[in-house]
Amino acid sequence: MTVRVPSKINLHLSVGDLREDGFHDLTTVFHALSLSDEVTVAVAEEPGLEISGEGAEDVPTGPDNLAWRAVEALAAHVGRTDPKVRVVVRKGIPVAGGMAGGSADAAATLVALSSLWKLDLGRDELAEIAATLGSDVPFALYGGTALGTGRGEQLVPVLSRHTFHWVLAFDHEGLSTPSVFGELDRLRENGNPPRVGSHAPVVEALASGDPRQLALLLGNDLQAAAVSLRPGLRRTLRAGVNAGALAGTVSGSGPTCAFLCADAETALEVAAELAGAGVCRTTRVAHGPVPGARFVTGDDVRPTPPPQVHA
Ligand SMILES: C[C@@](CO)(OP(=O)(O)O)[C@H](O)COP(=O)(O)OP(=O)(O)OC[C@H]1O[C@@H](n2ccc(N)nc2=O)[C@H](O)[C@@H]1O
Ligand SMILES: Nc1ncnc2c1ncn2[C@@H]1O[C@H](COP(=O)(O)OP(=O)(O)O)[C@@H](O)[C@H]1O
Repeated sequence: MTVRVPSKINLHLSVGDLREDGFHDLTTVFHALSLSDEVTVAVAEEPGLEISGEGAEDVPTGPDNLAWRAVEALAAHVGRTDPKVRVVVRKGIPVAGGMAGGSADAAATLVALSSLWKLDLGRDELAEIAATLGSDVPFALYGGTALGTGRGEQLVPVLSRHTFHWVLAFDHEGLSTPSVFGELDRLRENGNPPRVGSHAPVVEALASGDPRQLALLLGNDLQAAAVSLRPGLRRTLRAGVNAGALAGTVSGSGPTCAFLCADAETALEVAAELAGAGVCRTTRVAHGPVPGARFVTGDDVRPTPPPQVHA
């Protein structure tokens, strides 16, 4: 039972004020990318979790792992105790990179395990369990392009007419999501960092399918905070545009930078040039939107791809 699950970037991320529950209200346009993880679940006498691939050494393999938390949440939902399953995660999504890799693994585990256990749960019921695991987990179930509100867990699909081509620049080290939100609160207490406007123009650009129009509108309130904690990102963002991308943005809480390109060929060129510019650890090309967590058949299951280009 193997499920492939996409990463995400935020084409638009507007962050409201800090709420009493420690979260911020968001308005965000999520966009699912082909850069993905794969999760396999199987019945096993020895329950546990194995991780390989991109950044695997930085991922906890115990009860804190989001995929394992998904096992426990689904088991609790249907009243099972002591789930005897083994979860194998092959990572392609950078860890703590602002691309929701842990959330993706949790979503994939919910889909795979509900099938393994022959539970008749629809995506909407899984999404309710998903939201208890993290703000980004429901989106990984649905994929595509979607407007997220609340903590990011309330989703409405957004029409997107075009396949967009992206270059992703991975940094040497991840950034913790709570610390980036905390840095934004600090910047706002001490000044007035720019805020992205309404999401409406982004939704219109997606419907038109013109990457040049979309490029002008990418915006992320967390970018100033991510750059404040990781000043080198400013150079990375500049280098991507100098290499020929239409525009660049920090993905979610960073530090991965996402560059929108005019077409697939340009994306390959930008990825190679950026990798050689010494401003990131490595680069990948990806396209979006792609569907959310979905089963892959035996022949289609692939090992985590090797890096395409190295800095
Ligand atoms: C910033 C975003 C943008 O899509 O993505 P990433 O950069 O992490 O991928 C998300 O909002 C992250 O979602 P996720 O990573 O699931 O966060 P959660 O586990 O729910 O929350 C982790 C912590 O982030 C902060 N948090 C998260 C979401 C939110 N709306 N407001 C917050 O302040 C809180 O400090 C919370 O304790
Ligand atoms: N299956 C998992 N994959 C990646 N990270 C995980 C996983 N489970 C727990 N984590 C923890 O979640 C943190 C956030 O990881 P991730 O979801 O990759 O990034 P982000 O929140 O920036 O999108 C990591 O630092 C890691 O310790």
